[in-house]
Amino acid sequence: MDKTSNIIEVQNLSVAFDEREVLTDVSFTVQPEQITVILGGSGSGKTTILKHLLNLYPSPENTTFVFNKDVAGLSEEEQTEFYLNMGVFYQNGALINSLTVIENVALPLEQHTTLPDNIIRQMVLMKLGLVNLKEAAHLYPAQLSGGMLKRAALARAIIMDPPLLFCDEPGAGLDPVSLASLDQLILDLREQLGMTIVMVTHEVSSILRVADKIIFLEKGQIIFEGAKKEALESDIESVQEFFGKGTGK
Ligand SMILES: Nc1ncnc2c1ncn2[C@@H]1O[C@H](COP(=O)(O)OP(=O)(O)OP(=O)(O)O)[C@@H](O)[C@H]1O
Repeated sequence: MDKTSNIIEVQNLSVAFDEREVLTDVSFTVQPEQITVILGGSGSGKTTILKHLLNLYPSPENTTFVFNKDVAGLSEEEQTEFYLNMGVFYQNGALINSLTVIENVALPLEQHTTLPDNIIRQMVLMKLGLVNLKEAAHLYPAQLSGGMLKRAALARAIIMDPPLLFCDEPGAGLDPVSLASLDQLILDLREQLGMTIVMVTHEVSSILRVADKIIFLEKGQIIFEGAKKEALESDIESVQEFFGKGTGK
């Protein structure tokens, strides 16, 4: 596929910590408006990849391209723009406990824009509407259920309308019903806002519901990259084993 049509392109990324290689020759692409799931066992390198994509770890030149730009060569100005174009939805939500939901979700707008308070309020209420959380706008994080906390964190991650959203174990700790409704919400966001989503998750049921594309890591190497359907039909043993558990095979 033409490079310009990829939102993310990683080319031969190898990473070592203290001379121990944790990623070996990793290459993959992420296409616009697709939900790409990165999966693999504990320690396989998923978080390390995410951190390189977020430019939190330095990538070697010509290995990590996001929005067609080499993240290794971003100027300070480009770096600011880079972060404004992406949302990150972390596993634990990381809301500030002393602020209400509406105040938490408003934070990025207050920090990065000069919009007046009443406009910020309207924008926040709109996003809370999208994640079905309007009724909880004035509650504090401690007053929310696990599923509500996730939805509030998701609203905050998308408040700036980023074209690219990273989700790191979004469903961790949720019961199956809340997990299914979070997945539906992620699918709705992609549909309504045209977002490109990269998700790290272990939840087979989630992957089956949301993934367009799957990247399967084992010991720092990609052993499978392809559409969900191809993953389900794969003859690679680890891939079969992973999906066998979740699909009752
Ligand atoms: N900052 C670091 N310094 C040294 N080693 C690290 C660092 N970050 C990760 N590692 C090592 O790199 C390997 C990959 O870790 P990583 O966190 O990317 O795995 P993961 O697939 O996200 O695992 P999990 O599912 O358990 O979160 C592990 O062996 C880990 O110990």
